[in-house]
Parts: sequence; structure tokens; C-alpha cells
Amino acid sequence: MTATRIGVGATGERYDVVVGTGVLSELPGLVGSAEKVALIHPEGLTGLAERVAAALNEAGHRVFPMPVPDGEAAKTVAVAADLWSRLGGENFTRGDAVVGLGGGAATDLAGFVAASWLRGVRSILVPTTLLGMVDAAVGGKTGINTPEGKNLVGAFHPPAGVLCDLETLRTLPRADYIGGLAEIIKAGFIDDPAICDLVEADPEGACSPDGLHTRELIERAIRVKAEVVSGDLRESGRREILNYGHTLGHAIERAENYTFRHGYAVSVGMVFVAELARLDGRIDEGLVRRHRTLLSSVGLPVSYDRAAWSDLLATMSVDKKTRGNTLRFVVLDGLAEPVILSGPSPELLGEAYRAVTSAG
Ligand SMILES: NC(=O)c1ccc[n+]([C@@H]2O[C@H](COP(=O)([O-])OP(=O)(O)OC[C@H]3O[C@@H](n4cnc5c(N)ncnc54)[C@H](O)[C@@H]3O)[C@@H](O)[C@H]2O)c1
Ligand SMILES: O=C(O)C(=O)C[C@@H](O)[C@H](O)[C@H](O)COP(=O)(O)O
Ligand SMILES: [Zn+2]
Repeated sequence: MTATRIGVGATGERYDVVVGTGVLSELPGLVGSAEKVALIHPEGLTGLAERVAAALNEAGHRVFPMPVPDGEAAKTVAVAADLWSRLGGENFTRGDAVVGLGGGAATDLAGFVAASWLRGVRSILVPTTLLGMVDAAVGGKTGINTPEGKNLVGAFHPPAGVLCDLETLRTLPRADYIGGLAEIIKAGFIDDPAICDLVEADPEGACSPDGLHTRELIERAIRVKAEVVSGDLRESGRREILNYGHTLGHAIERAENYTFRHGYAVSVGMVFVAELARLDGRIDEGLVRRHRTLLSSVGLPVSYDRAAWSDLLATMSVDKKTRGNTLRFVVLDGLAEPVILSGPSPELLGEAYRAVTSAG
């Protein structure tokens, strides 16, 4: 099957997200005239990184492999500072480039290092997880975590290109693959209900890189994200809908010391905001049930009771959508009708959380 190109961004600063098998071969072209290339990747992907480095060397670039810890452990100030030292030590200039290879954690970190080094150098992202392909590598949000919460330090720094080589998904553990389905299903609930229909038609196929509808699911989710961020890169309005399920989700990740997969936390967070919307009289019980049934059909969690509500509430107060003391949540007025619910009462929030602590 030929590669699909999905354009992202405003005129004049557009880049492509390329989806297909073997599209990694386009990387040297995207690196362009950069003499030096920092190749930031998780330690667990060293084999793949070596092959990528060989291809870049072959094309005449000087490659500096920069392995970082696997997963969320990479998104720290200490790891970022170590990478800044490496770039400084190798005299990286504004003519050089950063390649982020790996899951969303690695591409968020690599993007942030590229955004902050010399106030911004070229980055190219090569997501190797389902979540990275359909969400994290697309749209220019980069960042790291701090003790206070998730992604609290970061920058908007769109990449020069994104290469989603579907072959790389073959080595991804099933549990990580399923995490990516949460963001795909999110895109379905907020904007493209056909995604929900496709997952419901074949939940087991949705959990596999070989599923009948896998390519369509990936491309549909990327198109939702591309359309939203192209109109609102800096999240001054519509982009907030991509945060569906994330307000509680991020608080759960922090409460669990980032050992709870992002997609799994977002899954619980989506059930929470569905319950909130029902309690606020916006959606009916049927749409809440659809959240629970759809998410659990692919093995995502739909209930959670391991953290104290008061702790989760405190973490949500530093969510980026919060204004002053007012918590703000993305909720639905109906399927694919996302709106912001500002300042729901503590009673309503507590009741929605209670609904999430039971299996429903
Ligand atoms: N910037 C954004 O817009 C955005 C959007 C969504 C999520 N995110 C962020 O993305 C992160 C989650 O990303 P994720 O779900 O990809 O998890 P991850 O990056 O933690 O990767 C999961 C695990 O899979 C490994 N891995 C990666 N590719 C592999 C492959 N092909 N084969 C085998 N193992 C592989 C990783 O090393 C890691 O151990 C979170 O930090 C989240 O905040 C960012
Ligand atoms: O791209 C966005 O905008 C999103 O909100 C996508 C989310 O899936 C993603 O997890 C993002 O990193 C969350 O952003 P944050 O601003 O809440 O940290
Ligand atoms: Zn997310």
C-alpha cells in the first residue's frame, strides 16, 4: 500500500505526517542540510536506532546517538539537562537537527530539547508506538514532567516532518499498543464517530497492527488531530478538545508515579468526564455506557479507585486548562460535540469520581 501524507499546520509552515510501511527511508531527506544529527531514542530501541543512524551516516550526516531511559522516565529535567550538555559538548548549531525516535515520551522529550536548544532547532519525529503515531508526534506539543505534575514545562515546536513507519509497531508490546487505542477512541468521541463504529465492529482487530481497520483507524485519528491543531497550534481555543479525558488522566498518572500508562489513565479520565456530562444533564446514560463498553472491549480500564479524591483534585488545580481557581473540563454535549465545562461544583465532581470508582 502506498504511503499516506497528511498535512499539518498553517500555510507557510506546513509539514507532513507520512504513514506507511518503509517510510523511514524518507528520514535523510527530511534531515536536509543539517551536518550533525542528535538521534534521541529509548535505550530499548537501540537496535532500530543503529539502523536509522547507519542510513543517516550513509547520507553524509554525522549522527550522535543519544539513548534515554525507556518510557516516562525520560521526561525529566535531569534527562533534558544531560541532552543539552551533549549538544553543547558537540557544538550543535542552529544548522543542525534533532531526530526523536520512539514512543510519545521520547518524542515529547526530543521535541522539547529541540525547542529549547539555541531557542529552537529543526526536529524530525519518528514515532514507533501507536500512541506516538496518532497523537504525540503530531501537533508540536513538546514537554517534560516536574514533581508538581505532567507536562508542566514545555513548548510548542512543530517538527519539520513526522514519519510513521507501520513496520515498527510489530515489536510493540500489546499493552502499549492498547494504550494508543485510548487516544484513537478519544478522537472518535470528540470528532469522528466512524472511529467508534470501526472499533466496535472488530475490537480484537483494533488491538493488532494487522487488524482489518487498523490503517484506517490510524489515519482517521491523525486527520482529527491534524485538523484541530492546524487551526489552533497554541491551544487558545478549539485545541482544548484534544484534552478530553486528560484532566483526571494526568492526575492519575502523577498519583501513580508515572507507572500507569498515559492511554490507560486517559481511558479512565474519559469515563469520568462522560459521567460528569451525564450528571450535568448534557448526555444520556446510553452514551456513558458506550464509553465503558467500547473502552473495555479493547482492554482499557474504565474504573479506578487507588488514589484519594482530594489528592487528584489538588493535582487537577495545576492542569493547563485551569484559570484561577476554576477547573475546566472537556465534556460532551453529545457524540462529537465537545464543549468546555467551567467550574463544576465540588459535589458534582465528587459524584462523577464515585461513579468511576465502581465498575459501572
Ligand atoms: N505531545 C503530545 O501531543 C502528546 C500526545 C499524547 C501523548 N503524549 C505523551 O506520550 C507519552 C506516552 O507515549 P506512549 O504511549 O508512546 O508511551 P512510551 O513513550 O512510554 O512508550 C511505551 C514503551 O514502549 C517502548 N517502545 C516504543 N516503541 C517501541 C517499539 N516499536 N517496540 C517495542 N517497544 C517500543 C518504549 O521504550 C516504552 O518502554 C506520555 O508521556 C504522554 O504524555 C504527548
Ligand atoms: O495535542 C494536544 O493538545 C493534546 O491535548 C493531546 C493529548 O493527547 C496529549 O496527551 C497532550 O500531551 C496533553 O497536553 P497537556 O497540555 O494537557 O499537557
Ligand atoms: Zn494524551
